[in-house]
Amino acid sequence: MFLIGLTGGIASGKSTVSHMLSELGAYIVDADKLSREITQPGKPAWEEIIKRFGLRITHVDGKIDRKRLGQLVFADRQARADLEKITHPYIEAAAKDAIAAAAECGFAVVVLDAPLLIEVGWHTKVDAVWVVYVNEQTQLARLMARDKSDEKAARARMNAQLALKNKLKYADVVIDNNDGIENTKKNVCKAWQEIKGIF
Ligand SMILES: CC(C)(COP(=O)(O)OP(=O)(O)OC[C@H]1O[C@@H](n2cnc3c(N)ncnc32)[C@H](O)[C@@H]1OP(=O)(O)O)[C@@H](O)C(=O)NCCC(=O)NCCS
Ligand SMILES: Nc1ncnc2c1ncn2[C@@H]1O[C@H](COP(=O)(O)OP(=O)(O)O)[C@@H](O)[C@H]1O
Repeated sequence: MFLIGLTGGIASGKSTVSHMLSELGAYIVDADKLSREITQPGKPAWEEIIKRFGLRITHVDGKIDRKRLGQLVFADRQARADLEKITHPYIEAAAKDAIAAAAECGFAVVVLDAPLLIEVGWHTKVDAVWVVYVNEQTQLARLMARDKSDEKAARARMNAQLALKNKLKYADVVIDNNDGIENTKKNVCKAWQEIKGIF
């Protein structure tokens, strides 16, 4: 099994590219999705988050109000570090399980889609790092359009991550996503053909 670590900045196009890779036959392990699963009410991470942040960050049914928690942690570096300290070990364990299950199932290529792959050090545990790249202006515009957010909120999220251009030096493959979707598809197909020789 060949493990690709797919990363980039927020709204650089990771989900778009991972969807293309899924259509080509890869199995996708999505760290954002796992982060939602491990924080469901009653799970150990949920308990720890409530202990740290209080019930003010939950909805009436006990589920975490992600919008509220997001506003809090993207405005406060220490709060974000505390949240990451709680969630990352659980996300990592869940990702390991999902990768192992996909390998056992016979998938030749597994993609770990993780926005913080490099920041957390997971890039050292994959066979290849793919970075989805867009310039900063395009990233900001796509983020604001997708999340219907203003520039301040969008920049707060972008600034919570290693600048996208600084991720390029960790990349084995760079997928340029500045132009239209069809162009990105061509870039993904080209990189896919190149790794096909390996598996
Ligand atoms: C803060 C939080 C509650 C906000 O929830 P949300 O509004 O539903 O947002 P999402 O979880 O969908 O994340 C949106 C984006 O924020 C960014 N983001 C999430 N957590 C981040 C963090 N700790 N630091 C920097 N950026 C982060 C990601 O880029 C993410 O996804 P995208 O690149 O695919 O667009 C939630 O992101 C969280 O619990 N984060 C901590 C867990 C974590 O670090 N996840 C990333 C795993 S590698
Ligand atoms: N090549 C592209 N051209 C135009 N819009 C794009 C392109 N790639 C992605 N988008 C849009 O940009 C936004 C961010 O892309 P997404 O794949 O969700 O990024 P990420 O998963 O990295 O956060 C989405 O609204 C998506 O539809």
